[in-house]
Amino acid sequence: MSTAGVLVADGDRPREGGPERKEVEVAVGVLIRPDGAFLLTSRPPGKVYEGYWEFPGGKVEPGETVEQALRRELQEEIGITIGAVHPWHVERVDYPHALVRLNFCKVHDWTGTLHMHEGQQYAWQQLPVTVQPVLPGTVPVLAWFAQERGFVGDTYWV
Ligand SMILES: Nc1nc2c([nH]c(=O)n2[C@H]2C[C@H](O)[C@@H](COP(=O)(O)OP(=O)(O)OP(=O)(O)O)O2)c(=O)[nH]1
Repeated sequence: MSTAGVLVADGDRPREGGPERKEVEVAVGVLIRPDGAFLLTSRPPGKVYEGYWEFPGGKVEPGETVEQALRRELQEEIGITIGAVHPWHVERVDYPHALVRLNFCKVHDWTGTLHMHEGQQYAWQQLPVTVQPVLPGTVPVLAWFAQERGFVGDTYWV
């Protein structure tokens, strides 16, 4: 469901933080291999929506740009040093736990070997993806890929 530019996730559950809650800025990295596969990771144990699949990233700290936050998060979470960052789409999501502003950035170049430092799982995927469930705020990315790639399947996952 999408309302006035905000995707409402789990709308039947109460919202935390009241009507004045602040938007949380998030930097998200869409790593893409030369063969077009993209990297999904599972949310680590102990976090909200544990086990749901998403793109790696995290909250922007005070004083950081989205790009700086993305470099830091990808180093911390999955152990790689990223090259050029290409802003792609911005999406706002109203979750029960927070209102977030997701800055999805494409990344084609990185160095280092993937190491999941927070107990996540990872999977290189193409459409349709074979991992589930996908985080509500992440599902639109699959639609953007589908549009970009001319994917015509019935569903984005199997
Ligand atoms: N990383 C990431 N976060 C996403 C995606 N889609 C989506 O809705 N989100 C939401 C989930 C969370 O509410 C928020 C990211 O916050 P987080 O809690 O994972 O960030 P963090 O790693 O900085 O967490 P912490 O240090 O506070 O534990 O963005 C996505 O594809 N990737």
